[in-house]
Amino acid sequence: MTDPVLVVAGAVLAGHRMLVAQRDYPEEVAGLWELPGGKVETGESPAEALVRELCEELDVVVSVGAALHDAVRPKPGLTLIAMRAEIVSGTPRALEHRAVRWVDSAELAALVEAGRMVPNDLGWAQEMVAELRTKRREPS
Ligand SMILES: Nc1nc2c([nH]c(=O)n2[C@H]2C[C@H](O)[C@@H](COP(=O)(O)OP(=O)(O)OP(=O)(O)O)O2)c(=O)[nH]1
Repeated sequence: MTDPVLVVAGAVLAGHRMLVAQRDYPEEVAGLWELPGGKVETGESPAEALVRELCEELDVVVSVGAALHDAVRPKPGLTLIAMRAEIVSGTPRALEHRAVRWVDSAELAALVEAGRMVPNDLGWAQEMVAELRTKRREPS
């Protein structure tokens, strides 16, 4: 039996916007948008893995905050979690993705509506649409 895989994705936040990244592979999700991240390696905490992955994928250093509400289990042996994060240094660039972009609540909702988010991330996207909408109303 193969070992269970844990993937951690980052809800990278700046003010009332969140970063989304456009997958380049595999074919069934290429062109769709996700929360950047990757597999937690042996001996790493999810937060440590997220810091490493976002450095490798986006060339940024992040601080990691609270997890989003739901874990996603697309198939036996694969669990996806997402954690909020903020950039401490660097400007995100797409080193392993096709593109990256910042979205506010309306833009994220539009990606969901158009079927342009990866299916596994739909719950997180809904949670973040609501959260970004709240932030929009806060004074910056
Ligand atoms: N990073 C990331 N992976 C996701 C998301 N949603 C989702 O279903 N996945 C899946 C796709 C993959 O099966 C797995 C993680 O793939 P990955 O390609 O990002 O991870 P990685 O960099 O560690 O792995 P690798 O491709 O270098 O082997 O989780 C998401 O929002 N972010």
